[in-house]
Amino acid sequence: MSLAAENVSWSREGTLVVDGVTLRPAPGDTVGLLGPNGSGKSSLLRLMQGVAKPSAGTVRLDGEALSSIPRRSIARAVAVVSQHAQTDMDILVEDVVRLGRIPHRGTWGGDPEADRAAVVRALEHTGLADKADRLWHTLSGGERQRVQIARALAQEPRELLLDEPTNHLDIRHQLELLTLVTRLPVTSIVALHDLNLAAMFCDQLVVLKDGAVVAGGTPREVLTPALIRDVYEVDAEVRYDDARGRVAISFEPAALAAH
Ligand SMILES: Nc1ncnc2c1ncn2[C@@H]1O[C@H](COP(=O)(O)OP(=O)(O)OP(=O)(O)O)[C@@H](O)[C@H]1O
Repeated sequence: MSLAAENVSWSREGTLVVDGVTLRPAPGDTVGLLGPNGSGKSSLLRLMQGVAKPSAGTVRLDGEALSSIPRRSIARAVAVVSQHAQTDMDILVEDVVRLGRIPHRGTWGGDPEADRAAVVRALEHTGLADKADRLWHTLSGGERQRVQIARALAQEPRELLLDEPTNHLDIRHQLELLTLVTRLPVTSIVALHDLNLAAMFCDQLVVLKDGAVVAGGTPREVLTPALIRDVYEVDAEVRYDDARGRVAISFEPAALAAH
């Protein structure tokens, strides 16, 4: 068992932004959450991390309703990398990553040695070891994004929720980040805009449109020209690359579908 959404809906300011979504990732899978701007990906991720309560339906962690689990217990299992982490504080990179250890501190403090080792591992995994003592706000957008990933890794979660984690990253770091995520012994749900990255790295895809699931399955099952046209309103060519064992999608600049 892991983190699962069962028929969840959420109305924000009178608008239904998540509409009866069920999402049950298999343990260890990387699930890509696709859909156009405003289709409800971030909203669904907020419900699944327990920072917002669904208007209907239930999010469960190991079978128990998230709403009845203490925040600290949720944070020991579920780490989040959101889109717009910002701070103006003078805080060192290493200290941002160390924030990931907070859920592991008990009433009598944590295990300083385990905390230190987890922070070092997370910095190394994300290629940030040489930036540990830089001030966070002096980093580039992409480096900051990697620090957020490092913070989530230091949390040593079982479930990882990532909202467009490749934003700001150059192509090498996009590939490195998603390779890292797929190799971690965790279940990941990752909102993505890049369909080729989704095809390359995700075991399963779930596609949202107007808050509702319109398709789900393997990238090969889901990423068809018809689906892409229906959901994104663009024409696409989809090839199956036998050598690589994955679909590859190309778009034409003037491929806006007529509607
Ligand atoms: N605080 C809010 N109050 C009311 N409506 C909101 C709020 N935040 C988002 N929404 C609306 O909820 C809908 C879903 O937004 P959400 O951010 O979940 O979509 P998304 O798929 O993550 O989009 P994007 O790809 O642009 O990040 C949108 O119509 C948006 O305008």
